[in-house]
Amino acid sequence: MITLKEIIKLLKDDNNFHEIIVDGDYFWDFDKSVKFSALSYDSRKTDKETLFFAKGLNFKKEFLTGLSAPFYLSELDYEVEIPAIIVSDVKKAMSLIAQAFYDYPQNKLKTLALTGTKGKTTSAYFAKAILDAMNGGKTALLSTAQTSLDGKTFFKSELTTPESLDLLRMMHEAVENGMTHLVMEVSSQAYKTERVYGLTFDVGVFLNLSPDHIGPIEHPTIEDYFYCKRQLIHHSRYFVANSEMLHFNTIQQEIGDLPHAFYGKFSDNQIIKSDKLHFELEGAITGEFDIRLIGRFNQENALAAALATKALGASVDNIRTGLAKAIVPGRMELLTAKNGAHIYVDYAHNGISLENLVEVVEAHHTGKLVLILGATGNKGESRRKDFGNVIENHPRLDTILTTDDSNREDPQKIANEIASYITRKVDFEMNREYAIKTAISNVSTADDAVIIAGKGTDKFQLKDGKREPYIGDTEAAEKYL
Ligand SMILES: CC(=O)N[C@H]1[C@@H](OP(=O)(O)OP(=O)(O)OC[C@H]2O[C@@H](n3ccc(=O)[nH]c3=O)[C@H](O)[C@@H]2O)O[C@H](CO)[C@@H](O)[C@@H]1O[C@H](C)C(=O)N[C@@H](C)C(=O)N[C@H](CCC(=O)O)C(=O)O
Ligand SMILES: Nc1ncnc2c1ncn2[C@@H]1O[C@H](COP(=O)(O)OP(=O)(O)OP(=O)(O)O)[C@@H](O)[C@H]1O
Repeated sequence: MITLKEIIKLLKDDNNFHEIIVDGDYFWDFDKSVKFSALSYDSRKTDKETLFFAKGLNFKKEFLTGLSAPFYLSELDYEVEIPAIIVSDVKKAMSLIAQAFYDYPQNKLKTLALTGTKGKTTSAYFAKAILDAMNGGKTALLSTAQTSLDGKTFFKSELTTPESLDLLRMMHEAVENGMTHLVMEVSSQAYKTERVYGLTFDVGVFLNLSPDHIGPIEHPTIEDYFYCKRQLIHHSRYFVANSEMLHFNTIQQEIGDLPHAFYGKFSDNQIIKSDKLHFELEGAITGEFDIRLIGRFNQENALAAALATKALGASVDNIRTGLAKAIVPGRMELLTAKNGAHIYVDYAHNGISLENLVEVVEAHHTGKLVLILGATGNKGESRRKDFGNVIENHPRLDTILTTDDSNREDPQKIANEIASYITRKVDFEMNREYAIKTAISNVSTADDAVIIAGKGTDKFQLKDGKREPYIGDTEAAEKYL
């Protein structure tokens, strides 16, 4: 429940209030005792007690026709009969109003937020496992892959970082469920679109940076992408950053006096020994640790999660127990075919993650390597060239180009674009399940491997703006083992 009076105060304090318009009259103060028992940004989900937020590029005036909500809040006066609260920035307003509506759940949770181009989800699962070992399973999780508001049941997430109304509702639900900690991913888009406006996290983590998410609906330039991500520094009480990342100097300057821990080559916290599933740390955390995911980059993710959770009170024992248990859906999932060949299902869907994935698998398999890969449509267009270059630079790969969320584009055209950067022969099979079947039938010994990259645990293919059911990479692979 929130009153209109409280809302006006919140907006005025944030310099975000224009006026209230009722029947064409403008009000700077409006003292009628209006209360809202629900918040919504979807006109189809409103009732007589809902405050409706009119926002977004695709918002249309007709969504207000017949709306039962008593007020709408917007940057634009749509000149309709429904009273309006006009603001400078609707997304900032959404976040602040939601915080008050849900009684500031962020103050009732210890929060850990992760950003970076790659490894957010993996590190988030690692951090949850460590915190669970410390607090007895009371860690909520908001990740790209899945969300858990009770620490033990999971559902598929819509976005990496939810819209503020959803985020605050979920944080509130986590508190109601007795959670003491929240681990969440904060995307660059979250800062760009003010989904986390006004929130300060107990610990923030910056894992790495590489060019990605640049395109018409994401960021115009890498400068914008990096700037948005760096906002996490200014909204964290403690910061963990990778000293080996691109533009680390900027991060270091921006952190200034904020309490922090750095990890990697140019810092005190390092991986000093690294085997397949075992590594040794030196620095603020010392000792030997096991994880279930191969690849040095996953050990770096583990180190970041360890430093971040240590700042929240986790002991070395909690860290060791948590890391040894953590599994991450669709990240480096390993299946073994009847003939012994290994099938890796991994969410790698940009250049840097594909490069890492291929390097790791190459290091462990001397035989035949088959890669199955596609690239998304209407999003991350630059990945096509990056993928082509990775494949070109790894001549051992036999590649089958396929569909991956082609959306409104033709998957074959996307595949052709990837192939245009490769000088040797590649195969094409736009039916992803069939591509997986073909790849598995092409490997025959334990020295061989199939890499299925891009979709991880996704059970859908994005087609013409809609999610169409898809069997899932792991399930498809299991069918043909
Ligand atoms: C730029 C951005 O923040 N986009 C998100 C945002 O869209 P928007 O605010 O522009 O809204 P819109 O899609 O134009 O729709 C207009 C509004 O009309 C409403 N509506 C619609 C129909 C109707 O009858 N009545 C009505 O009221 C809708 O509920 C919506 O509020 O709000 C929508 C939900 O309301 C999201 O689905 C959408 O995510 C877009 C599609 C998306 O996929 N974004 C990606 C790029 C993203 O954010 N990715 C990052 C991950 C990046 C990373 O991995 O680093 C993420 O955090 O997920
Ligand atoms: N630290 C890392 N550096 C480079 N690549 C990584 C790293 N961690 C994971 N990866 C690769 O990136 C893929 C995606 O990992 P993960 O889902 O943890 O990252 P993410 O940041 O959440 O990605 P996205 O933003 O695309 O959802 C993994 O499947 C793996 O191949």
